[in-house]
Amino acid sequence: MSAYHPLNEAEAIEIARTLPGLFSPGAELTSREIGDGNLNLVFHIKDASASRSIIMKQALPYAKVVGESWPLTLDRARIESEALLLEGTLCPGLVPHVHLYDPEMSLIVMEDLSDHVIMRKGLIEGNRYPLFADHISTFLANTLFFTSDLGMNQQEKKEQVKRFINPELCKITEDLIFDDPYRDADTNNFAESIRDEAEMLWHDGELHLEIALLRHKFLTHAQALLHGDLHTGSVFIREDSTKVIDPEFAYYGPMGFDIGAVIANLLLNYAGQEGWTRDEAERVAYRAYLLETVREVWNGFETKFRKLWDDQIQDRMSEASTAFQDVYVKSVLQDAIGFAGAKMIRRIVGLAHVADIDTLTDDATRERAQRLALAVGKALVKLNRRAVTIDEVIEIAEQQSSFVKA
Ligand SMILES: Nc1ncnc2c1ncn2[C@@H]1O[C@H](COP(=O)(O)OP(=O)(O)O)[C@@H](O)[C@H]1O
Ligand SMILES: CSC[C@H]1O[C@H](OP(=O)(O)O)[C@H](O)[C@@H]1O
Repeated sequence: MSAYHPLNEAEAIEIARTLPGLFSPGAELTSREIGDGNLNLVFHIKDASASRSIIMKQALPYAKVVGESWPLTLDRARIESEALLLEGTLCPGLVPHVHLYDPEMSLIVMEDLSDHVIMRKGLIEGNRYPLFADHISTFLANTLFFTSDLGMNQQEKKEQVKRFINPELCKITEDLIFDDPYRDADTNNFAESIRDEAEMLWHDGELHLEIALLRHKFLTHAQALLHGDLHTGSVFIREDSTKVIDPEFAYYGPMGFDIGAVIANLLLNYAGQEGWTRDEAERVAYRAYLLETVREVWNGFETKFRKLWDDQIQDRMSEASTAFQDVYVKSVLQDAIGFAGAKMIRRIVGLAHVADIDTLTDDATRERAQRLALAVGKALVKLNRRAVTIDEVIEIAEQQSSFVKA
């Protein structure tokens, strides 16, 4: 019989004591469950006297946000630990160190990053992170290039695709991002004040075509190993350091999905800024910072990805045609823009929202932020296959925010 069961705080301490090389015997350990995500338990285990601490993340056999009625594979803990290890070799310093993965308890023991803050929180507080665009574009370029047919042996890639088949977590994305927001689904979650917007989503044929194409790409395009859920709640940050966490949605999919996730979450924060900034001047400046970050993320990715292609390509035909690189990069940009739009829309009308908008306390401000996020999201989805530069994303955000005025 399996020993698996969800841990309590005391049991987490007992397990921590058995881990080699982490705490001294007899150390006085404290344990606190700090999970604020939708799916898992996260224990913070600390030996205050020795200034030592670890994180123990345990998968539950169901989605925590809904409860036991939504069963969910424990295999996601394996996928998350294997993805973290691989990302750690491709991007040293940009993910937490994994001390141990225990398959029996579906448990990952990892580096404690409590000296960083979750980026979503940092952005809500109005902080700026000068190195973020450089760090995240390195993460994107390295993970996406070196796990694709461009950057690795193509037979080994197929073996890697097998290891990262992740059907249950992919289904969450397929439903919550690429289906439910476009019909009157039970999982949808939106305020009555924006029902008109939700109903427009259900009847917009142009949007449905683009979402169907993006969904099809998500289902079929095994281009690279994705993080799979790269929102600002999956990034721990300081001014001088960036760490990507929580790759349990990792699977082989279209590169633009991860890049789009970063862009979408910067733009969701942009949409909430009327509520977070004190006055117009501060809002204009912070929004400009967010848009400049969007631009730098894409430009950094493109430059680094092209350099990896030029220097380290593994595929003879991709090397033989210089025009192929341009076509490839353009299609990644277009995908990123489409996926960014879809990810913005789902965070307003779908099951899982973002604090950048949901925690705005004034009803009218929150509603304007929701309408702005939807307007930008829809425009990005409708633009995606025609897009040529990242500047078009910036223009859409600026234009839509000038329409939705306080
Ligand atoms: N390595 C870590 N160091 C410190 N805190 C962490 C770490 N990993 C997760 N956490 C905390 O736990 C929360 C939930 O973690 P996350 O991996 O996002 O869980 P979920 O998969 O349930 O979304 C994070 O928002 C953060 O507060
Ligand atoms: C039922 S899972 C909903 C949602 O939660 C995941 O995010 P996280 O756990 O990192 O907050 C993911 O985005 C899923 O789509």
